[in-house]
Amino acid sequence: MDAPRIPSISIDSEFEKISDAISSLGFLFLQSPPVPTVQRVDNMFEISRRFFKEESQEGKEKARGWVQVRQESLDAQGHPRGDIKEAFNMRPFTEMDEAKQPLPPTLKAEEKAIGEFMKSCHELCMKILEALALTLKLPKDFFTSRHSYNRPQGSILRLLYYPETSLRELDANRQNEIRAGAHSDYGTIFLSIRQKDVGGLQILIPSGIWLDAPVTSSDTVLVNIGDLMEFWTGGRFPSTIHRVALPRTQEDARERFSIAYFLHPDDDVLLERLTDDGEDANARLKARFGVDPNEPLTAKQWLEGRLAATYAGRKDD
Ligand SMILES: O=C(O)CCC(=O)C(=O)O
Ligand SMILES: [Fe+2]
Repeated sequence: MDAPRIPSISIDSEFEKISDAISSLGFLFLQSPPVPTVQRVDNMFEISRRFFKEESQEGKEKARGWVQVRQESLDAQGHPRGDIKEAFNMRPFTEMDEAKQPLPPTLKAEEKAIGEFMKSCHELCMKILEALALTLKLPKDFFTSRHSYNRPQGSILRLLYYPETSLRELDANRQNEIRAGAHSDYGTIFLSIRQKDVGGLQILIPSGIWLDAPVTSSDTVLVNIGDLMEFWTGGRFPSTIHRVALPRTQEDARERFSIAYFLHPDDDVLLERLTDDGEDANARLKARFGVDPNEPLTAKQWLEGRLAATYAGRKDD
């Protein structure tokens, strides 16, 4: 049997098609979305490259939001030495595109462009959420009205950089190393913007196989359901485990950049179950996430619980 493929669809498709596509593997390629524009994406990659390659060590260290190589372990049990990646996390900016956190000089110089980019990622997420709400027979604005850009909430724009890796050096230690360990994302949905032809992202499909998720066109955005959405919808929209594998070819051993937008609801949104699939579904959600769906829980409490679990495995050496 052929391995399944990640569905690829236009944002202008009927809402059921978008929901069906995203329900099948929890991942979906959106073809040429109107925002963020290709020009904005290219510019954001250039800004990211400048930060990771040209920012001084002091600038990085002083900035809140920088994650250094091996500092984070997305799969602390499987890969206790930590992920071979650098990252920079930014909270949503103001409506006027001003950062709410101190930025290192290379990013400060591009504050407006970054703010505009972040807003356009948020806008794209809103279009997807409208389709998901209609599928659940909820008002079209059910999710969008609970995901403001400028109220307290936990969304993050994350720049990611995976340094070039020597295949030979890694061969000796392959079992223990990973670029980003296996995990699912915590929030509502997650946009992953990656450069064409630099592989590595893989998703775990139900048969237990790791499926490659290559970007074959520079104007597609990968959309992924997060754990919070799975919990909120009683599994109707499932989150999926994924990782960034070690390079297997000389081509993939090159340095790799990606940009992620993790969308979270407003902090005070109550995650009341939107579907009623009975006690079996509750037991499954409780086993998977360690949270009782019958207890009231806000989006902020959910995020704090998930972060505590990840950073328990964090390396600080
Ligand atoms: O770099 C990527 O393509 C994915 C990164 C990722 O899954 C994450 O940071 O949660
Ligand atoms: Fe992820």
